[in-house]
Amino acid sequence: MFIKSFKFYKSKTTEPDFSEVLDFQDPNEKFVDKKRIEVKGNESYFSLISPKEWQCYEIKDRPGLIFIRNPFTPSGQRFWISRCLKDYPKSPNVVNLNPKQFSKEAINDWWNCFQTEKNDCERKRLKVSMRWTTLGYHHDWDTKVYSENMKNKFPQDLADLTKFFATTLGFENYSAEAAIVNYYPIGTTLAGHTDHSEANLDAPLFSFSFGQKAIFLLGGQSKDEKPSAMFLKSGDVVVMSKSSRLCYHAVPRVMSCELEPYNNFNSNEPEEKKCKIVNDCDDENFWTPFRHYLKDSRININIRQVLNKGQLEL
Ligand SMILES: O=C(O)CCC(=O)C(=O)O
Ligand SMILES: [Fe+2]
Repeated sequence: MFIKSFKFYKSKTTEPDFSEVLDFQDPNEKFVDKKRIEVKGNESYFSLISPKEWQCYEIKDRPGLIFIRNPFTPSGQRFWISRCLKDYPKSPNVVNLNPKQFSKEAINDWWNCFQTEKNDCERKRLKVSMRWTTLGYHHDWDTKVYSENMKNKFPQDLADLTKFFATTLGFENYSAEAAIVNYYPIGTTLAGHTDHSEANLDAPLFSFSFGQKAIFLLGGQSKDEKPSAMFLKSGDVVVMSKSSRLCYHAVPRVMSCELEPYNNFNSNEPEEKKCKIVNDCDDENFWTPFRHYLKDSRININIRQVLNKGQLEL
């Protein structure tokens, strides 16, 4: 059932029927519950709107899956997008680019190489070849085992952002220790899988999406179950907690989205919500290369806690 849905939404020969895809821009009450979240404290966090204004949903029959409809400010989105493209793919973080096919410079600082490349064909190759960067404990795609020998410092800003979501949603003692930043040019997919390599399988998994939209499938703990399909748009946050933590999921389709909040910059955004670093992202000269990249691409940051409470290393 999972594979059947995956193929249905992936189809390139005929445009699939999207009528069963949940759209949280216009949530259907038959399938979606509006979740009231208890806001802990009055605080907001840089790059986000106040948690009091978050639109938070649960899906009927999918316990533990929490969906927050874009809680980022437009310049907040710009900030995280620029981190994912310009900074996170830098060495010592690990990227998928193969040393037999790409220079050391590209592997160490992909964005800089992509931006300075003069040859259009090579630029295009650099753009579409970048598929993932890993942060913190590096995901080993072959063995699926994390180790202390394959680990770098997790970016503090991203750890703090994730901790803010965790605390606000009532997940205490959360610690972001591993992340995969996925880059999806339109036309690419991510096959059905579960994320079970972490020593800690109780801590929720956090997912932040930016750029063009995706169809995300969330199934059960076996591939026999028919998955729910939903659109993930720029800024949307998905939390896979409790019984959805180990469920099959996939991205069968990335497609153009009518919403591009990171480009529709609102200069009336209250100054107090910004910090200096986010303000820099408002500069159109700074933003233009990111705007170009995102025209036909999606980015997803997928964050995990690896260690159990009190565990200091693997
Ligand atoms: O791109 C997404 O929304 C999901 C990514 C994912 O499942 C993963 O990185 O494990
Ligand atoms: Fe996953």
